Amino acid sequence: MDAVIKKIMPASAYMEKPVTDRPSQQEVETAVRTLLRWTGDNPDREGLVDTPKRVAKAFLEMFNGYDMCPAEELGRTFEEVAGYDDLVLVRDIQFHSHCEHHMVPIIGKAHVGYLPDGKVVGLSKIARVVDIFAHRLQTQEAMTAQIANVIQDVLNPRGVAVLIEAEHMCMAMRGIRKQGSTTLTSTFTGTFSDNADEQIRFMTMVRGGLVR
Ligand SMILES: Nc1nc2c(ncn2[C@@H]2O[C@H](COP(=O)(O)OP(=O)(O)OP(=O)(O)O)[C@@H](O)[C@H]2O)c(=O)[nH]1
Ligand SMILES: [Zn+2]
Repeated sequence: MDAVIKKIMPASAYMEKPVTDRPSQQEVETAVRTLLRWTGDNPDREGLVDTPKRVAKAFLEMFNGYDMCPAEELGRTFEEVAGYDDLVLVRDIQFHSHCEHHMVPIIGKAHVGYLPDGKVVGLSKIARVVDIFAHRLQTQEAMTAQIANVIQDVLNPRGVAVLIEAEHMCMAMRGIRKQGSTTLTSTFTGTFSDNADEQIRFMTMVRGGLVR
């Protein structure tokens, strides 16, 4: 599958599965133990002795986006959709990510729309792509652009629109300590970037609609 994907698509950093250089289990547990000491607590007390192991395991789950290839998720498409070529919008895709500056959570929702050009992709694959990028260290801007660009490059639709709204715990729990503020980012490609009416329609459908 990897070989097929590489052949049909231009190689670019956001589409490939990254090459990882993970430390050994022993190294990561030692590092977590050091962080525990940095909190001021005692890593040898009963409640904390297994914490380095738990944190190592939790990190593998929360950052499993480095082990997956978003382009591969979009590889299977369908053409039998009775000529449907209007907007497909998957909205309110909840995600958890981590900011690359402080490694604390970013919690939010992604809304992803595209205008098909002959083929569509399974709806769950859109949410999978969101999760893959979310499960890497991120900025909200980069994540928004990565989701839009990989869908545009792999599916080759007439256009892609991505809107992300998220709360950054690094702004809520520390530093400026502004709880409840959300950041909105958007990326438009193809018809969406050329046509303001299509952007408005996307935004209206994200905000309105029947299933609220
Ligand atoms: N543009 C952008 N900034 C982010 C994101 N996540 C966190 N940040 C910001 O990254 C910046 C890092 O700023 P620095 O001055 O290097 O770090 P800092 O001293 O911890 O900053 P403060 O949060 O202001 O205390 C902060 O302003 C964060 O709010 C993101 O997804 N996008
Ligand atoms: Zn941060």
